[in-house]
Amino acid sequence: MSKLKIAVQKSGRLNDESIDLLKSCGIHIDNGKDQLKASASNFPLDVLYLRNGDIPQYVEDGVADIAIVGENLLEETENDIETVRQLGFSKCKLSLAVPKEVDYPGVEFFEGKKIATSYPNTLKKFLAKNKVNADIHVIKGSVEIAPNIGLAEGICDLVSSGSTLFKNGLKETDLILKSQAVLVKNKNLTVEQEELLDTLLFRLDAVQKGKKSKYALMNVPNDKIEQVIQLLPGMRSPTVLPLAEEGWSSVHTVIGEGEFWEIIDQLKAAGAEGILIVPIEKMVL
Ligand SMILES: Nc1ncnc2c1ncn2[C@@H]1O[C@H](COP(=O)(O)OP(=O)(O)OP(=O)(O)O)[C@@H](O)[C@H]1O
Ligand SMILES: O=P(O)(O)OC[C@H]1O[C@H](OP(=O)(O)OP(=O)(O)O)[C@H](O)[C@@H]1O
Ligand SMILES: [Mg+2]
Repeated sequence: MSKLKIAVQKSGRLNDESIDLLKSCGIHIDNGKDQLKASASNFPLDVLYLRNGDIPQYVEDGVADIAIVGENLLEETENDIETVRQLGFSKCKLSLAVPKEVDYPGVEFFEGKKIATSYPNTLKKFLAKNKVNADIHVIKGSVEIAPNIGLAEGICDLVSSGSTLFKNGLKETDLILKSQAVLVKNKNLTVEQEELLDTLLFRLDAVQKGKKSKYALMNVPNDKIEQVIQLLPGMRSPTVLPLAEEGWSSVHTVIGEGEFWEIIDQLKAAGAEGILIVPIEKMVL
């Protein structure tokens, strides 16, 4: 029988959420800590735990069929693989930064200067596009320390909260790219593997849609139901159920995560009470 092999980061930023995502798709993985390969017990899927930086090449070579990596890594390695879904976690930016006391004139600041980074290829492309010649110094980690120890005048590294920059007395100057975790695939999957991937994507989409929506319930006097329904977006039309108390109904609907805050005041003004907003685990339209 055909199987899919998925590569996920062995340990690090992407590991937990990658495994959680598979679990939320109903896939049970025996996640023994020292195992580098595990099989799902209820889906034809093998999980390979690998170093993040090695994953794109493994997918191109077909050692893994699919994988979860950051977009930033794909831009860096330029492997010939295909992105199938953005996954919405591990959001970060790849940015240039300089010591905070520098009076920064623009990217031309870096002309003839030294920049420390773990992303030389992406940086090289960015500098070429901006017609800046700089000396790229590759270091594997703790990049933000470079200006403080006299290794470089600036850095190019990932930023999310900005706290690493702040702690090292640096300020962000130029955004090179935005990144999030993505699901990628080898370009030559068999028909059977494509079918397995479709099954996985169907589950993934249900989980993702569920995350973007909330289930809303509220009590409404019967004579206000029409007014409340007008305010509610819904998958089709809201469900209205009688309450035990005469003259009242319970109105149920699905709303977008952000939409709720926009209509809450209007719902209350229209007569809705006891409003509950609950998470949706999966959603199939
Ligand atoms: N501060 C951050 N905030 C959000 N996402 C991040 C952050 N740092 C890294 N990432 C994302 O997580 C990915 C993995 O980063 P991590 O530092 O865990 O591994 P690594 O050092 O690149 O790889 P290895 O597995 O070889 O140790 C990055 O490629 C990026 O997409
Ligand atoms: O803006 P922040 O929220 O501070 O995050 C940015 C930091 O996170 C990453 O490092 P990580 O913690 O993954 O360490 P690493 O160098 O060991 O990969 C990145 O390389 C930055 O140093
Ligand atoms: Mg890191």
